[in-house]
Amino acid sequence: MHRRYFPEDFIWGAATASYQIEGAYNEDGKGESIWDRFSHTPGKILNGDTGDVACDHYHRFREDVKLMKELGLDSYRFSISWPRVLPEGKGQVNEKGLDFYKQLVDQLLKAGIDPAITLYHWDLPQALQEKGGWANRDTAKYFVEYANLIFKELGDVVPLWITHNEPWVVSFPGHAFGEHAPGIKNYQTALQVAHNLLLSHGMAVQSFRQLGLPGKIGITLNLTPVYPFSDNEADQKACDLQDAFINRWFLDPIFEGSYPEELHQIYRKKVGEFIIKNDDLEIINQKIDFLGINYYLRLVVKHNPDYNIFGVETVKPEGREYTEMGWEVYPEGLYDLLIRLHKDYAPEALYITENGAAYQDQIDADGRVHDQKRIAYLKAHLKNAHRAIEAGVPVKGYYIWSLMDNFEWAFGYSKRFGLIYINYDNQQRILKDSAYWYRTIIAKNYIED
Ligand SMILES: OC[C@H]1NNC[C@@H](O)[C@@H]1O
Ligand SMILES: [Ca+2]
Repeated sequence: MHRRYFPEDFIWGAATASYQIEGAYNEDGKGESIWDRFSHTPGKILNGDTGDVACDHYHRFREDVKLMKELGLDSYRFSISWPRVLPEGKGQVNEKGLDFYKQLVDQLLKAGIDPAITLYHWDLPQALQEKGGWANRDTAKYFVEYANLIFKELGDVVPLWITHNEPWVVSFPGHAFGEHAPGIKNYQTALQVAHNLLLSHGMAVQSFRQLGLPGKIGITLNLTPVYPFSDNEADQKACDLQDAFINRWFLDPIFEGSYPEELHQIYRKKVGEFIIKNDDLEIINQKIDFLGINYYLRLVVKHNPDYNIFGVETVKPEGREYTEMGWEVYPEGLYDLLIRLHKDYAPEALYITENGAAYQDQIDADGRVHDQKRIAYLKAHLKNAHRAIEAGVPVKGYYIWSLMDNFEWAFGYSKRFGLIYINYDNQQRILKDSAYWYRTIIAKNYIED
């Protein structure tokens, strides 16, 4: 067996997000979020599930930190619920909400676990949505005020900061396809949202620098390598367009200060303009300390003129494995993605801020969850991350999605991604076999393939 040792200081982590695990959706002064509103709207979420209780992490966080310590995590990535600390999105601070996060960070530090904070993981205060939400440029300003509040409270003890989680998902499923909160179906709005999210990212990084904080700051993007169905010209072109749609539309402004021109032209023709002001792109093009990557799957595409505004159809290759999300298991895609990012954008550092899989988990007669498929998935992706590190890509850490089963957005609780199984009837936590496997990987700092 070949041992792949990771760098001595490699960070082994796990990730969650506020709306997906906290519950206590209206407790201790927390304001409503757009996901509270969306999940309370009939027909939006599978089985009518909501995040009202979720994993009850708001009350059980001490127990959960103990489990993180049992796994030996170096770091824990979580998000802050903006409306829990600023119920109206701006102005009056909810001290009890702020207190929850201060206690959580304190428990983590006591357990020797580095907090990694995502400032925005989709739960916008509903009060701001009433004023247009991310389609309103003012929300960028309110985001920086919110970020500054958190920077001032926790900036001296938290080493890793992520402004946004997956702005592509916030923009398109949220504002073009209507599948995510706030459930808007308007492509032009989605483009304005994407721009304002990027603008708020740049403004928050500038503010972080001005505060002179000791930590590192970056952004997390869902990045999906795209492959052509055939090597004919039309399919290759479709591939380039899909790559621009998902990946470059965010990577280019952040790293190069410009939008992909060809796609911008298509949008101008087929969708309409969105407002970019004078030095917006300069603000967005702030130097960041690392790029966060959420990797799950690859896409295979072919040209189909009447499929969508790009004429790009995604196809599902035969004979491949798929997770419960219908996502192709393609570990080599992580290697290809890391090599491409290093070549095309050369981020100073990269963290895999999410990687994981949903499978049909159940508790066996022995009271355990034998999630062998998840172990195989994680091991294959770690192997490919290691291949990229050997090729010189500065990958500094790996966060599994997710620490625990949780509210999987429009799929509710039907999709389980956790290392820890949650019994939603009694909130019992059960370490899956993958949790025990991960604990040994962290302890040994190598995988064997
Ligand atoms: O779909 C799995 C995960 N993907 N990235 C964002 C997270 O909130 C999701 O649960
Ligand atoms: Ca270590």
